[in-house]
Amino acid sequence: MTYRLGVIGGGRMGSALVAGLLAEKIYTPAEIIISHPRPERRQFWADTYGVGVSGDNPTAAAASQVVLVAVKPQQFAQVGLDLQGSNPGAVYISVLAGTTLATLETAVPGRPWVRAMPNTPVQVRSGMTALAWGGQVSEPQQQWAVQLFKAVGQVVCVPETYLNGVTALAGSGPGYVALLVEALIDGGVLVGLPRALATQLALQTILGTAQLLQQQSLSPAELKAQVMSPGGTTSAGLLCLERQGVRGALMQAVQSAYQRAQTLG
Ligand SMILES: NC(=O)C1=CN([C@@H]2O[C@H](COP(=O)(O)OP(=O)(O)OC[C@H]3O[C@@H](n4cnc5c(N)ncnc54)[C@H](OP(=O)(O)O)[C@@H]3O)[C@@H](O)[C@H]2O)C=CC1
Ligand SMILES: O=C(O)[C@@H]1CCC=N1
Repeated sequence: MTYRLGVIGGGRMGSALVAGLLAEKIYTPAEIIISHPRPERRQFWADTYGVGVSGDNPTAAAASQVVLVAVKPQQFAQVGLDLQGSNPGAVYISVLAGTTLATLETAVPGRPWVRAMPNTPVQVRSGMTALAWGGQVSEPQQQWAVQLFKAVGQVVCVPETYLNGVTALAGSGPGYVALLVEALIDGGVLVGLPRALATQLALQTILGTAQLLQQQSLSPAELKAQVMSPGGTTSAGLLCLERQGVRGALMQAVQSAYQRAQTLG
């Protein structure tokens, strides 16, 4: 059987993408094969998504038109060896943080490599993915890759030099936002709200604010000014955030993540 999509490494990012692509019916379970070294993880994939599974990377790659590599950067040396000589007709997509196209093309030469940086909201089709092209990727393959990731969120095509910055902001971003949500919920509980109510308020406030900024093309400064009544509650809260250095902390978080991505490469 020929599988259309082969996923090498069925961890968190591999799961998020497969879940999103299945939900959007881009693939059926029968058109996907996941390669994973651990039998219990293969069983999870078969039970949860009904996809094909393999414990052998070359077998999965040989059966696929698209090979999506979703192992950790530190695990790629072995996977690169596994993929050498496999399926020259396939398109290869890496989601590895930091790992450059030059590294990918050296490890598995003569293949069209796409370097992608998605984030986990692809699972609910609200992802943000940036794509950069290796030297052997044709124009139709580029268009196809854009369509694939567009099915699970927004897509931008960028020069490869931007990808570590994209990783630091959007790839890691769900982690930062989750921390903000958690802190807002705890703040609500601190002032006496039930946790379930605080959770609903925090989530919808973050979602609604992002939608407002996006749909009305407001700058963050404009939105902030609209919320800040003179002598009111928002200015009191914002003064606290500025005194605690939250703005600088977030900027440094992106910078630290960027520097880490550089070292992974
Ligand atoms: N998580 C995220 O939000 C994002 C992650 N990424 C990138 O995606 C990649 C995967 O990250 P993530 O899913 O979080 O990590 P995970 O550790 O959850 O997933 C990697 C998976 O690959 C498996 N694996 C290890 N060695 C091999 C091998 N030789 N062959 C096949 N599979 C193997 C691991 O198995 P085992 O569990 O046994 O180690 C694990 O299940 C990384 O390169 C990361 O930079 C990119 C964007 C966002
Ligand atoms: O933390 C990481 O390294 C990966 C890359 C982006 C999000 N998770």
